[in-house]
Amino acid sequence: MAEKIEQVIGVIGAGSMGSAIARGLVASGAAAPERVLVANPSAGKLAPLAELGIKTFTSNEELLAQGPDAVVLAVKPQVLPGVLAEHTDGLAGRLVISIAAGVSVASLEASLASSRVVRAMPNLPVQVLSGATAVCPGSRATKEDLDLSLAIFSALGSAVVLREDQLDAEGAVVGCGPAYVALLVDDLTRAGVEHGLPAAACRELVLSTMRGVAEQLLASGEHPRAYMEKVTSPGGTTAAGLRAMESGMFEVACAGVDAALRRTRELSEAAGGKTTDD
Ligand SMILES: NC(=O)C1=CN([C@@H]2O[C@H](COP(=O)(O)OP(=O)(O)OC[C@H]3O[C@@H](n4cnc5c(N)ncnc54)[C@H](OP(=O)(O)O)[C@@H]3O)[C@@H](O)[C@H]2O)C=CC1
Ligand SMILES: O=C(O)[C@@H]1CCC=N1
Repeated sequence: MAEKIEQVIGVIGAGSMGSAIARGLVASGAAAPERVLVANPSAGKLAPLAELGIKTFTSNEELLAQGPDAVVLAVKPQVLPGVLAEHTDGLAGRLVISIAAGVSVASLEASLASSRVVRAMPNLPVQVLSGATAVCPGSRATKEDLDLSLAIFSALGSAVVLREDQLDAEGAVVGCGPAYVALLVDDLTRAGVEHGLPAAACRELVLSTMRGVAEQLLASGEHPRAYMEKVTSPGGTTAAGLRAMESGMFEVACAGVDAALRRTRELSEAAGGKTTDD
């Protein structure tokens, strides 16, 4: 059972992540729907949230006028500087949780001199309460701010505290991770189809396999290599499959994460470029 959150949580931006966070907070039972406020310029994205009892606004000012205790900024990094500049006063005195890729605590704190900042990097499965989030408190954040941030993201899956210099890498692995995993699902399915399996059935079985592996590894804490050994009979089929796959897999994973990290740094520069060292 998720820890009960009594504070009022505002979410600015009702795209993939803002909607997922708002839905997840309500679905987990952590927050009563009337304590979750969401603002987005286009009303179409708000209607399904309003149906859940969440309070919705097409103007950020109106949301901020409700006096939320914490505000999650869930807009694109390219849009964020404009939102910070426009709502510096409305965000003053509040806990501001930014999930924008690559936007540093220093940059957020420089724009929001009177807010307490926490930076977080979640992933999309927060919507189904199986998300994974790293949080990092800013220099003005209190213990209560970190506790509230952890309560929010723990209600939505796993949440850990990381140092800020680890957050971009966590984003490149975990924030982007659902897309990498979906790619693997699709590639394995296509490989099955090449050998005559029906696509829909193959995809369902691949997905079920992934869920099963994740559940077993999470429950046991076992190292993935030890788990692999249990599947691999000496001289059997898995050994042959792994031998063919393994040579390229780590290089592909590193290339993907490196590219995501390079792009994170580009977005960081475009959003003001301040790092913790500036
Ligand atoms: N997608 C993901 O898996 C992850 C994303 N992130 C981060 O989350 C943030 C949001 O990403 P994502 O949800 O994918 O993006 P989306 O484009 O799906 O959502 C952004 C939302 O912000 C709204 N918006 C635009 N301008 C404003 C404004 N001035 N005020 C309020 N809302 C506004 C958009 O509205 P409209 O389209 O109606 O104009 C849109 O609904 C990004 O910073 C990203 O780096 C972090 C981890 C994972
Ligand atoms: O693609 C992006 O930029 C965002 C950040 C992490 C996942 N999605």
